[in-house]
Amino acid sequence: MAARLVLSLEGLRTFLDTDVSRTVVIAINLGFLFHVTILRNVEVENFMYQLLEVLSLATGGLVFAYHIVGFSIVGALTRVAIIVFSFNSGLFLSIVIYRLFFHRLHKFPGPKGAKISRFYSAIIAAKEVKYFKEVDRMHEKYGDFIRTGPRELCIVRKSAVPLIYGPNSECLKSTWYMQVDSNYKKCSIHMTRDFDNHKSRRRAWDRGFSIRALNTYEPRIKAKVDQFVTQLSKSKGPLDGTAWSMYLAFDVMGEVGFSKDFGSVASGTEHPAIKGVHEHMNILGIMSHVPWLLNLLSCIPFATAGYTGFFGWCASEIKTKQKDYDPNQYPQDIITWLLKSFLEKDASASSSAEALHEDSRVVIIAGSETTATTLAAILYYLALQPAVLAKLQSQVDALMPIPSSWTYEKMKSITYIDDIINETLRLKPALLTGGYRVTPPQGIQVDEQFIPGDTNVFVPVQQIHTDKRYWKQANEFVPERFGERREEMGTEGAPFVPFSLGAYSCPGKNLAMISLRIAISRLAQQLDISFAPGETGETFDKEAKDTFTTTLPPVMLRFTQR
Ligand code: HEM
Repeated sequence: MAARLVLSLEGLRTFLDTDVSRTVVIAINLGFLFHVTILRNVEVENFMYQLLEVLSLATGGLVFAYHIVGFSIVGALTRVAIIVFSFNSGLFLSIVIYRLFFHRLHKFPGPKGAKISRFYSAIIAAKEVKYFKEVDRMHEKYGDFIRTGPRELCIVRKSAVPLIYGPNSECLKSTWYMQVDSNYKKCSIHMTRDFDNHKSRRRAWDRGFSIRALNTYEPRIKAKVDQFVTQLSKSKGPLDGTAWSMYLAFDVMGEVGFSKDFGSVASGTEHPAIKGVHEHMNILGIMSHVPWLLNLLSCIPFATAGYTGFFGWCASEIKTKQKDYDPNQYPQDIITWLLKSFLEKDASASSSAEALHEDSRVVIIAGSETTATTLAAILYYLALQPAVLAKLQSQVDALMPIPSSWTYEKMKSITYIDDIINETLRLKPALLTGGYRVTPPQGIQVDEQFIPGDTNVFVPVQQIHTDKRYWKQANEFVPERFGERREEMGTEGAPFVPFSLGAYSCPGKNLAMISLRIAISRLAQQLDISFAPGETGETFDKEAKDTFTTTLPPVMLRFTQR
């Protein structure tokens, strides 16, 4: 009856030309209904663009309908604005009531704002871009199970680590990974949420990090490190350890990832393509808390202008590599391994050309930022604790008394090098909070606490690495806890996940370890490292930013020839 009435112009006029207060009540109820029946039951990230299209069409349609039944344009716009406002008020009210009182996580403690909206995390992350510190504060106030988002829990328990990240975990990647594209066929390996797609693509990556492949990278890394050490030893004054670690890590990834020389170490400057990416790390650190919004923003051309240079560089490199690809030659870099799968249409190939391009960017970003911050932190600790540097130097000297006696095999037998790397990764992990997962439908049991299914969960890496319940002298730099003092300090059972675990763990771990081992052994062999006059290291220690991968402030160091 109502439909027939609406279908005639007269009927439409009667339907629309009702009293404003009645229209408001109907719109509020529709908002409620929309949330309860549709929005509450779907992952909005999957339908965002369709939802926006429907809402824009409905709004435009309403303006048109009001106009044809006799409202002026201004009158129609005003009426529709009232309807949109009322609809959204109903919608938001329903969301707030549901999330606070009826949601499956409503009993978990946490800030009220976080229970209502993901924008809360973005706002507190924006304060200083130190979300990991905010998590610290929440942990102190609310305990080990904190509701950090409407459907997100932060869990500061050692027993949660294998359950969420372990090889047998049933947890998958959460909605956090939908910030680039909801279609997994267009995503990088890092952002794909499809378990099977991820599993098959990982094979192509793992081939690029096989022992044989790593052996082809090692001499090129050594050559880059030697250039790095020469540059540091030639410097007349203090150098910024953070910037120089970045130059080395980028050059190494250029070489190993693309067989390209970025020339950062030679010039002592950042490659222009990567500069834009660095300038936008803070925005990423904040906006990644609202993945659907980041996804939307990435569609606005000027919003991604900072990345244009970097995207362009990767795209042109892929094009060149594709042209020069020789199926009979053993691949010399990671991109050629990925390209090989792609061109040979192997099951492990990136799912589309877009995905291949995304993967090429991941090589640089995931491979260099992380290694660079770890190397910078190692330099900081060696300057801060001269006894550690002296011990390292004496072990290196005993085995390789002159620089030309250095070999990777000999160096590898100095386990103290790995102890230093591990202890640095414990205190200053390259990912401070990250690793967002979603629980399986049946939920998981973490100690006394049941975590319902379809809950986004994470264990904050920095917190769990410095938790006094699991680590002795938790905040002190003691590399020996990974070596001769392992038993005494209880390292074996303590949660240590700098490279994550299981299916989604870091495929580049061995490459990173090789680069770091070569860098610190060659540095220790040839140079002394100390803080520059006036540098205490305090800013470096306290002002790290949580931009998914860590962003470290400068640390001024003096490198002198031994
Ligand atoms: C010290 C150095 C490094 C650290 C601490 C590190 C740490 C991590 C962590 C914690 C993850 C998991 C991220 C998540 O759960 O979202 C990850 C993933 C990843 N890392 Fe690394 N990484 C390092 C170096 C490298 C290098 C050298 C590469 C080489 C390209 C690399 C490539 C990747 C890729 C491709 C992923 C995504 C893996 C997947 O989703 O299957 N990383 N890394």
